[in-house]
Amino acid sequence: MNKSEVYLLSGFLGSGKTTLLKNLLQQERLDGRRAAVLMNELGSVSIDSDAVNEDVPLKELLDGCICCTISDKLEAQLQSLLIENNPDVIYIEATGAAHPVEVLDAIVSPLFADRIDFKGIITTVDSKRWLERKKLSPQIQLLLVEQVKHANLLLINKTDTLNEEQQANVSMEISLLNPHAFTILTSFAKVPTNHVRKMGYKKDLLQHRVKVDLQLRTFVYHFKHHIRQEDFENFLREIPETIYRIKGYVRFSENSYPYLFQYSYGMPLYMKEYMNMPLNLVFIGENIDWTVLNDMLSDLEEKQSRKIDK
Ligand SMILES: Nc1nc2c(ncn2[C@@H]2O[C@H](COP(=O)(O)OP(=O)(O)OP(=O)(O)O)[C@@H](O)[C@H]2O)c(=O)[nH]1
Repeated sequence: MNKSEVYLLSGFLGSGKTTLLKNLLQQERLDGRRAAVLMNELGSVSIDSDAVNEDVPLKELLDGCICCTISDKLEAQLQSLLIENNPDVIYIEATGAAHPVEVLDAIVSPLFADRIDFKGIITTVDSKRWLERKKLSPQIQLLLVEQVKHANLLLINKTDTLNEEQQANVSMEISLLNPHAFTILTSFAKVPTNHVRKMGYKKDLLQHRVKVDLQLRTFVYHFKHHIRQEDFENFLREIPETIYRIKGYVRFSENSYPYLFQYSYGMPLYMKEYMNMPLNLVFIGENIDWTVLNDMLSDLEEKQSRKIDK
């Protein structure tokens, strides 16, 4: 089965996420790709779902934010979209109130990590609101900045509401906050899909299939063997601080069943599982050379298999 590309649409309330979604769905249709949508709205009544044509599979998560209250439901919805529809691409529209790291955390589940290809975060910014952001509460201002900082592709939207000088100012401020993302000035979130599919990966990196990046990314490691718990704990001591989350299943040589492993901002947690699970470990981090991490983990496996061979 093919992997489904997954894109997360982030951005503050009213910044143009649904407008972007409509544009992307239209282009996917023209390109003959099967798209599906997962929408998260804070209210208990769906408002934006009318934006999605009836033939596009749609799952909705109402009455809560993906990042805090309903992440388990998101996992279930995403899994059923993958199983029932096997789409080429899934667009997830998060509520404007969501923090990107928390949403990412809810999206990449070790249970189906090998079925999805998480391409990145597209953040829409309401350019007029950005210029007037000092009027907003400090928490909202911080959220706007976080949404910009963690984006892989940035759309500075609603440029039709600004003059040229204002557009240049927003563009400069945003590029300074996140110099690594592709930044595009848009009106009504019109963006060509080739920009979206590239998703800020530098061309040469893409060619070498190396996931080295200066931005927030996910990485999945699949264990073929069990490893020693002590080696794994040493590995955790060596990893960079910019790995914010790790979760997944790992099997230690000392036990016959796997552990569910959770790691959040430096704190590890192990929970015994009484059945076989896919030994996928999902990482979320920033400024990480994923090839180095990959080598560190395969070294743990090799070290253990050499011991067994002796
Ligand atoms: N003038 C102008 N209006 C826009 C632009 N993009 C979107 N809008 C309008 O802004 C409003 C909000 O756009 P949406 O796409 O619904 O924004 P959203 O981020 O999905 O909003 P929430 O779902 O509330 O978070 C709609 O009335 C859009 O038609 C733009 O570039 N210029």
